[in-house]
Amino acid sequence: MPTPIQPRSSAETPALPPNGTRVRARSVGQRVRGAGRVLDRVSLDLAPGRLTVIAGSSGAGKTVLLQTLAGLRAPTEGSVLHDGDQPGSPGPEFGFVPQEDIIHRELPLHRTLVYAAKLRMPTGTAAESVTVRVDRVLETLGLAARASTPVHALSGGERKRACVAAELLTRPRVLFLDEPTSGLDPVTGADLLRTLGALAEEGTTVVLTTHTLADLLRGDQVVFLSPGGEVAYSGEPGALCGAFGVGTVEEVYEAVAGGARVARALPADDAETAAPGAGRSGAPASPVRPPRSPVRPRRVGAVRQWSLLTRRGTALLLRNRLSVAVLAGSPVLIVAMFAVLFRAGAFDPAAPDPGTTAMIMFWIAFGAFFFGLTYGLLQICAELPVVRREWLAGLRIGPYLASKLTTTLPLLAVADALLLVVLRALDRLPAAGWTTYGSLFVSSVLASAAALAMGLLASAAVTEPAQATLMLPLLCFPQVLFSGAFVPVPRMTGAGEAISRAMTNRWAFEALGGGVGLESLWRAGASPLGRPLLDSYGDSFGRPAERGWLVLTGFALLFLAVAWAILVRKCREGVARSRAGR
Ligand SMILES: Nc1ncnc2c1ncn2[C@@H]1O[C@H](COP(=O)(O)OP(=O)(O)OP(=O)(O)O)[C@@H](O)[C@H]1O
Repeated sequence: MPTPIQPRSSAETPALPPNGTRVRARSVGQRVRGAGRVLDRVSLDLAPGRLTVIAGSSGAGKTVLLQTLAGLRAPTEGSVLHDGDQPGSPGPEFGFVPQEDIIHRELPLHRTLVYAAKLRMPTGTAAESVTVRVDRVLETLGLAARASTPVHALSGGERKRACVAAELLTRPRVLFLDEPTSGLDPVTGADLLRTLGALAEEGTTVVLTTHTLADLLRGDQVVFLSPGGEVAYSGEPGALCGAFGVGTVEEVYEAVAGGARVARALPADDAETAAPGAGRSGAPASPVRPPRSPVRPRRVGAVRQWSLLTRRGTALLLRNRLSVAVLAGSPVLIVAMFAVLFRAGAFDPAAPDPGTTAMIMFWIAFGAFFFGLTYGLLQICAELPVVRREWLAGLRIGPYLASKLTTTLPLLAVADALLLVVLRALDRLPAAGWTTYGSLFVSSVLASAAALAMGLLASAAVTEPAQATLMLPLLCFPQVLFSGAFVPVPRMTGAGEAISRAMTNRWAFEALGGGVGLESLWRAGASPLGRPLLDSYGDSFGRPAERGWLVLTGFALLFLAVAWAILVRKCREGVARSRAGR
């Protein structure tokens, strides 16, 4: 027999809420493509200083309602107002905790929140104030003792509270949370609800969705949705069971599933009378509408965002042992394979081995490509929920993508340089001057940069890391087949030649071969194989390396531009698109 849970006593509810945002929904309908009508004539008042719990069976529309109330989805019918206005772009006064984690897992909690605070708090906030704010928020959420613990080592409940902490850094006036207690044990869940209740008591408007029965009775107001997205009940938690004439919350779910409704519709045109504090739970109206600051705090500028993100990206990368192992291990492995595969002295003009020289150039190009692609592929998809949330808080996608380049490209350059130096030391590359090696280095780095940009684009396009991993062979195969190394470009079919133009590896291979002087080595060298190879490869290596550099730079910029467009679209999904009512 389920134990009836005691509702939060009304004595715990503050009489006059000070600062929260007043949220008002009137006759809200919501249609979702593929699901039809999800919300039906929802009218609600969410008053400052109150904790509202949205419940209902699975698929009833709780998340859609939360997003609609938050202003992240425009209603297809009716209206949602925040303090009497249409919800604008979410600023520091707005907090939203989705079901996914919205903070990185690698760094210690305190450091993670310091980066989050620096990205969200207004420009000019002193470092000391940031630390004080983070300390205070950790204290509020009972996480002070876990400040130096890496986020991945926190328990599920602590991590959920850490996500709430990130939202509290800017002292939001309204906080929306999607199933914050899911997966938490009853005690941890109750703790979190108590913390959120305390936040509400300080004046914040707090709204959450839940599947946890006990949560329903721990708020100030319960909104119970029917399976069709109507409000089946909206009012005081203590009156919930009585209103349906049942003894337990479980029975309320059964009654609602059976069609019971006890909601009283709010009038659609009561803008002045119903909104301020006149929630279903009978809280007194706030006599003074909380003032809205006419001057919005200045958001963090693009350059500072880029610099912060670069620092955070580097710290995250260095903390991830697997990434560091792959970063350091790949060049070593590739050099070892070169040393085993190719004999020394292939570039010796007195006795060159033309076929091997072409293959060495190809595998350098492919190595640079592979480093770049693999580093890029997992960069974005693994942190998309964090990016989306930070975008809502003011993050710009341009600086974000630029930070990916500045975090990763120097490492790729070091890997490329090491590859060239070691191959030269092992006599797999010719004894040439700085100009030749400068050219080889630039070609390798640009090949890595273009591949990195391609990896970032693929990472932005997929929805999860597993898909990104599947993309790897798809992206690599054509780069090998159409590079012009195994089937020289003049020997390709027309279609093959056209495809090869879209392969960054072709241009890197040609720039490397041109830079190292393959054509003259084959023409003047003492190998009878040189001439036939020249006939096969045509003028592949006859053009200046700079031409290949330009093409590679163009590809890198193109891939970044497409990645930017995809990311902006993904971030706007559910915001701009639904605001336009499409
Ligand atoms: N992007 C979407 N595309 C298609 N259908 C959607 C989308 N978002 C929501 N829906 C549909 O809208 C309905 C309500 O979804 P919502 O996530 O709000 O339910 P919920 O009450 O939060 O469910 P749960 O408790 O299981 O999380 C469901 O039928 C869902 O399949």
